[in-house]
Amino acid sequence: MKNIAIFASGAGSNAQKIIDHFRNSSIARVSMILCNKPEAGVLNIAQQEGIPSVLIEKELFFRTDHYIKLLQDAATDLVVLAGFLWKVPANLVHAFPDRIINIHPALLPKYGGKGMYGHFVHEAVILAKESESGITIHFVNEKYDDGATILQERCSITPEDTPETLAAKIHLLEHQWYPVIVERLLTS
Ligand SMILES: Nc1nc2c(c(=O)[nH]1)N[C@@H](CN(C=O)c1ccc(C(=O)N[C@@H](CCC(=O)O)C(=O)O)cc1)CN2
Ligand SMILES: NCC(=O)N[C@@H]1O[C@H](COP(=O)([O-])[O-])[C@@H](O)[C@H]1O
Repeated sequence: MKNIAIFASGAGSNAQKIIDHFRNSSIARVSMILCNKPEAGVLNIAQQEGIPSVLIEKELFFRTDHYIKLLQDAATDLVVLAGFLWKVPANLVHAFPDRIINIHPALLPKYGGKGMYGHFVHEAVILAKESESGITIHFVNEKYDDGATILQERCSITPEDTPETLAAKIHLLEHQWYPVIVERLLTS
């Protein structure tokens, strides 16, 4: 049984889909949810699902190995970032080489980097009058949105689309593909 640790900062819809995907699975389980925002909806999901949750303390996260030890003590096999809004520090990246992944709500390398998260991404894509957008699932390195791409999936954009309607299209792609990629990585 493989152990998945999810890092999230928001509503947690991707976390919920991954939890659902591995429910009653013999392959893997979501063993821990770590969050940096006390009001985040993902913490309610953790409670409802009976999954241990950790509220991340900023100084410990950026200045110590505290969370590396926590993840290692929990025999974590894969770290999944799902709307996590802090940069994962180098020590954590190096402690889990090729075992930290992220989902970005655009077709990297465009619309990535500092400041490009959530609604800001969809607003920029719509403002640029792009004809398509999509998702990028990638390995995490020390920089934002710079790691090797694992999967990209695309969706069309119509002139009637708004950041909100685009976000809905993107969420559908995320919910369809992130659990599949997590399982593929844990079974390859
Ligand atoms: N080392 C890495 N850490 C993280 C990555 C990564 O690729 N490498 N991906 C991000 C997720 N992400 C895009 O996919 C992303 C999230 C947040 C930001 C950002 O600009 N954050 C703000 C802070 C926002 C807040 O605290 O509310 C900032 O850094 O000023 C950019 C990209 C997760 N971590
Ligand atoms: N750059 C990172 C970023 O923007 N991540 C995005 O945050 C959302 C989290 O939704 P969720 O909390 O409902 O899973 C997702 O759309 C994810 O792609």
